[in-house]
Amino acid sequence: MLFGVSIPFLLHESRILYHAHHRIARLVETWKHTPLNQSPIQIGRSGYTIHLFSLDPLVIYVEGFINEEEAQHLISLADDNFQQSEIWSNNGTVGTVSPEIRDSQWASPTRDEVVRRVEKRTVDFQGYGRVGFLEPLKVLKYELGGHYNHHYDTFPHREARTSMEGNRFSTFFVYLQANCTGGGTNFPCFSPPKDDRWCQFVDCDEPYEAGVTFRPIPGNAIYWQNLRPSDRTPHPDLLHSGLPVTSGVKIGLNVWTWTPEDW
Ligand SMILES: O=C(O)CCC(=O)C(=O)O
Ligand SMILES: [Fe+2]
Repeated sequence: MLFGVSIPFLLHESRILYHAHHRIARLVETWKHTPLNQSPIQIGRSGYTIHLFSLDPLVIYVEGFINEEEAQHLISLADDNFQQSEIWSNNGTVGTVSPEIRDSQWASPTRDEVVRRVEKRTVDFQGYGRVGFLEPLKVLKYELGGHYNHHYDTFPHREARTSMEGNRFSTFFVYLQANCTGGGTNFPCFSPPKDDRWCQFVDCDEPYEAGVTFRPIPGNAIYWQNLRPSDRTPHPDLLHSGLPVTSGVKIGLNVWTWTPEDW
């Protein structure tokens, strides 16, 4: 049933991205030259715990990836700057998106000490310098009814290779605040985990056909590797959505790591 709604949007988004690739390529050029280590950073102890969810695709659940103080700080940096989330429009501009597809607000926080500490943590998590560059962090806010329909975080493989020379290699989706009901992150292609201990992080009451929905738990993160190591194409099972918030507010953080140029 989920596929019935997700596939048309997926195709729609791919077409939008296809037409806008020159614009994206220009933006990517600016991110590539943003140094990740401008000055020594005091690395706070994050004390996170990892739980391997799946090997293929690689999905790791990270408990306590961001502490409460960091989460509040990121929210306060974003607070005055939230604007309607956008996607790339047909004519190559960054445009507003139909609220049927995506209804959320976002902001890129200023790169202060805390932001750079979080950036560094995401880079270290993935094997120190093995990453290309990070897209500017995005704080994402959903209010009542807010959602983001099923999509992939990656750009179509051909465009990523030819005009952008890279792609969104991996995603960290971090929950910063979840004073809400609803708002889980759903992966319709995943099989529910067999061990009941996962029920603290995923919604075990969900019907089997719905795949897996991670509950929004502040401080915790889902990490996934978008590209298959075998052929570097987007992994088809990584379709996902931000489910509607049925009350309250959910705030998350996206950290997208791009492929190294020689990958
Ligand atoms: O809100 C969520 O749970 C997921 C958000 C997401 O997938 C995105 O921003 O790309
Ligand atoms: Fe996403």
